[in-house]
Amino acid sequence: MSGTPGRVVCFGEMMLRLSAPGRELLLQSPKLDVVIGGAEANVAVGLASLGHATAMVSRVPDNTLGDAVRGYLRRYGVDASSVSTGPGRLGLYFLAPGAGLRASEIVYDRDASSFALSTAADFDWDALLDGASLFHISGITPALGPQSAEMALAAAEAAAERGVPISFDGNYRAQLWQRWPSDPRTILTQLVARAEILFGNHRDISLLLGSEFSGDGADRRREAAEAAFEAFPNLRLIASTARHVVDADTHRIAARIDGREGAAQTEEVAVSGIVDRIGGGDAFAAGILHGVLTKRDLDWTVRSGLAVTALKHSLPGDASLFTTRDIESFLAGELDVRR
Ligand SMILES: O=C(O)C(=O)C[C@H](O)[C@H](O)COP(=O)(O)O
Repeated sequence: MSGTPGRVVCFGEMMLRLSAPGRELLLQSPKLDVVIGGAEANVAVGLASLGHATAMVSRVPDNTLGDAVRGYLRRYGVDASSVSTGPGRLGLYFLAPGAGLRASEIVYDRDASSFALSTAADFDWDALLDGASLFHISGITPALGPQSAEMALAAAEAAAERGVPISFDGNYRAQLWQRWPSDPRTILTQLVARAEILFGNHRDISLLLGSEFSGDGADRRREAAEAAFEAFPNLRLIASTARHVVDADTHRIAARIDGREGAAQTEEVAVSGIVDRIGGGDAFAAGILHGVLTKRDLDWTVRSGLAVTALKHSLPGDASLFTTRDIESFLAGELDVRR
């Protein structure tokens, strides 16, 4: 990491997740379970649980819902003092969790949220990025609309100008990009160009570069990573998972990280009895960033990413709450009662 050790600053929208209870479809019965979520906040909570100083930068309405979001961050050890308030509402997303061979369904209801209505000028980047060791953003913010795309670019520019390394999670959300006459490739390319760490697989890289990668499995990922390293000179690390969905309760997941000088790949693990799959990607990012921030090698780092994402699938809610002890016991293969 080129920056000085300090806090990780995450920037993005926070929302309420409203889920159908159990394995029901949305509104099959007139009940919804509520948790607080948002991709970048999930990374902040995941990293705070792993002992890192983290701060969230966002905007919420000045009402009870906004207060609840800030309270949630504080409860899990994330500095919420840079979650400001502004006009608009809190975004929502509805989830019908998958079951058996039925996929999960997500419906967004986040137009005109306080975050989507904000611009880069609403944030004091000098103060927010002061002492930051890493700035984490994702492809969700630019997908919200042209104003948010501009804000994401300005935020990345602000970090780059101040020498704060950027971690970028592609988080491609087709539903969001399709809502406006967007050009995801041009926008995402500009963001990735400023990043040191990219969370994305060969499909994300194909979208960025407009080229297909023909190989299979690990070969295809290495080929894609090499193409990305060539196209984006600032990139230092690319991490991704390969997920084989057996059914809603069982996924097989392997993790990979590519550096400029080497790569590390895990075996596939069977993640069965899945309790909540949402936030698995953000948990992976937290596990990888934990390895990066503690200066571990690629092999340890990729296993940390796999451990945190695998464990997240056992936990209800958007964010990983696991500690370094949990990573260690997962990696030691301790699956039975810890006494
Ligand atoms: O889609 C969005 O805009 C959200 O932020 C909702 C979720 O919190 C994250 O998407 C979780 O993402 P995964 O870790 O990939 O499961």
